[in-house]
Amino acid sequence: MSSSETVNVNKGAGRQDAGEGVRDTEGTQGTEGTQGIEGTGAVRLDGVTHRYGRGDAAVTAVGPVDLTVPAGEFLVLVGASGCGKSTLLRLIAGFEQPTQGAVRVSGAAPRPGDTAGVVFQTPRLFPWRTVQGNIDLALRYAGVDRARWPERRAELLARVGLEGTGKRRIWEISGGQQQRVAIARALAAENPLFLLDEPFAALDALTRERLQEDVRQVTAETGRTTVFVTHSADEAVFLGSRIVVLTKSPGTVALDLPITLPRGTVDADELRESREFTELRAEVAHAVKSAAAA
Ligand SMILES: Nc1ncnc2c1ncn2[C@@H]1O[C@H](COP(=O)(O)OP(=O)(O)OP(=O)(O)O)[C@@H](O)[C@H]1O
Repeated sequence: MSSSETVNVNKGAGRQDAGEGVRDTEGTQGTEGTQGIEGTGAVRLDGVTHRYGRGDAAVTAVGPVDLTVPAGEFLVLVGASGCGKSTLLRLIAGFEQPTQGAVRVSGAAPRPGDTAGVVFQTPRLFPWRTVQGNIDLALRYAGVDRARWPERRAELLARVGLEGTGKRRIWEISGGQQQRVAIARALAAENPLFLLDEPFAALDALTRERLQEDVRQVTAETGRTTVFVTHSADEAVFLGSRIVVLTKSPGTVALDLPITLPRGTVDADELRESREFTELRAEVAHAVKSAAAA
């Protein structure tokens, strides 16, 4: 079967350009009924603006942004450097409070370290601990009963393809493996939201592709709502069930695009080589460029 037969994209369905009304989410994951919009793991940003600093030194980093991410959706935020992607993610995690507007996760204000599992560009592990020691810390922080740690740890390491590495020190594993540990750690707390801020930017192309495939699979398996920040149109189209392109700083929504590429059932290489994938990637790259220049 050719890739164009297997990969059928309903291009343009549900698209929203900036300024239009409510998004038609036909064809994307987790969007049915109010459960998806208000349910556990759903994210809602109402008129969110964030400024850093005060007075003459104040910088408006992002906004105003109105965005609803239904439970189970994989949203990718793309935009030029400095447009406010990380700031939006930090607001959703509860690390920052919006200067204006409101952020809600599962219908409540996010609590830092509690509402979401977060993966950053660098793994931020404890280098003197073992792989297992880093995971155990996350399990302790998540309040998992100690008796369950061995089982849960094994499950997490298997999920990110790190079986058998538990006893190794962080400096004894590769950068890609360290980022896998960071992903496992973020999944340790069974919260319904998973936030990733350019997690693969520092990795080589091959490792990056492998980890993209793993993240795609892990999120499909766990069903967590995911918000993923990247510069890469390629990464965005491969991972997202929806892509939001931000304008240049202060970022607002320039394009809101559902991605209806098949999820879970298709071979990753076949998907990447398909005509639909290539066209969407070109479209997103063009939108990012236009939004940055506007
Ligand atoms: N702690 C801070 N204090 C002051 N200004 C900040 C702070 N963090 C970010 N900014 C500014 O806010 C704006 C948005 O930054 P942010 O890091 O959110 O953008 P980004 O899109 O994630 O950028 P990049 O893609 O380069 O990581 C930028 O102008 C940045 O300089």
